[in-house]
Amino acid sequence: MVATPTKAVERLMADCHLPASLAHHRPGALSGGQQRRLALARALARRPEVLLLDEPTAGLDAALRDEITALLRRLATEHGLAVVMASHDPDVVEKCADMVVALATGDAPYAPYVPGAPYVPGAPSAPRSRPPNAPITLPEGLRAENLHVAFSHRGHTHQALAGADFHAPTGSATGITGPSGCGKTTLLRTLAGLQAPQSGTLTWDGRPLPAPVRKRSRDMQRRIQFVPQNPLGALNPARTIGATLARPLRLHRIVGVREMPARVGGLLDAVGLPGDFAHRYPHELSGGQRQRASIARALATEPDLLLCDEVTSALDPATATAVLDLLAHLRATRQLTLVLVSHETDLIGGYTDTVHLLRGGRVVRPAAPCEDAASA
Ligand SMILES: Nc1ncnc2c1ncn2[C@@H]1O[C@H](COP(=O)(O)OP(=O)(O)OP(=O)(O)O)[C@@H](O)[C@H]1O
Repeated sequence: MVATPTKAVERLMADCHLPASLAHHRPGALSGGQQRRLALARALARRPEVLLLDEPTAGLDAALRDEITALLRRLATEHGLAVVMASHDPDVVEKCADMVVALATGDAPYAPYVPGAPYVPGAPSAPRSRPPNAPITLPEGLRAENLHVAFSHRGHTHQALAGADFHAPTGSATGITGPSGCGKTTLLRTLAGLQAPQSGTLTWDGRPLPAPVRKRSRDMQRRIQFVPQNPLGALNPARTIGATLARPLRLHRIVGVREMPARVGGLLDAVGLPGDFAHRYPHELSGGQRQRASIARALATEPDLLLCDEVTSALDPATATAVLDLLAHLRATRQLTLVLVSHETDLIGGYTDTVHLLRGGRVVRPAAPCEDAASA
């Protein structure tokens, strides 16, 4: 019997562990993990014989990663599907692949990450030995209290944040972890002023901070910057990287027209990208390079606080560590306050003073080091 489109859609979604209720949502209303599963469902809809996947598990928590890995294995055997997958995650590769091809660049040999080993052995960026969740005494910084954010769709309401409290003292680095869909991005977007909460308060150094970004002063807009999970969210595909970096410099009157090229070059340099990348478009950059360009865009306004959403999720261990090293360097040299959302508790634990766990729309407690966000 030929399934009706609705049934077929439902079955595809179930196959990819997506609740049927999401069928009526727009992609922008899905969490990062849900969007990845949706992309997989879309690819499967045409009943392909060969599936080419680019980092299909990036940004997923450990439980979802295992589910997707098992699903790919099952589809491969049950449907005779050939799966070709690019991945930085050796664990996924080990569970999924019959054959592995390792690619290397001329100057950077392929170095597989061994689970359980230090993140990048020998690198200056190896997690620092700091007592986890050590008490810190820093100025007030950004504080959020009792945030409620609900999304309504066709009579169904989803409470993404249900009384979330959060504090990022000035100069601190704070991690936020939690299972996929628990509201991490929603919390960051609310702090950034991009998502209006139904209730709750935000303060900056003890003074009220308007929730919507458009009601914040130009100076506050400059001081708080958001680096999205998908760098393309910050990089307009129709603009060169140079034009993207010049825009906030112009809008916030950071430098005049004459100094613009030098400042754009300086921003690229600060994130370890060559100056001639100013002439490239986002699609001409690798994932890691795009992530750096996205950070450079956020740095253009000389912010005091960077809210980073899964900025390392699609990067290999060495590049992920390099990006976090860069953020740690910026924190030290520019007195930046950092908030890092990530599933990789082990990784961000080495770069933050405190890692919070988000569950049921609330920040429930500091996460223990090495705690698996998915098991929370
Ligand atoms: N604009 C929106 N409209 C409707 N629902 C939304 C919207 N934005 C987020 N949601 C829902 O709110 C929940 C939390 O989403 P959010 O993106 O904050 O999760 P997350 O913890 O960042 O997930 P991930 O780790 O997968 O990126 C999800 O169930 C998502 O479907």
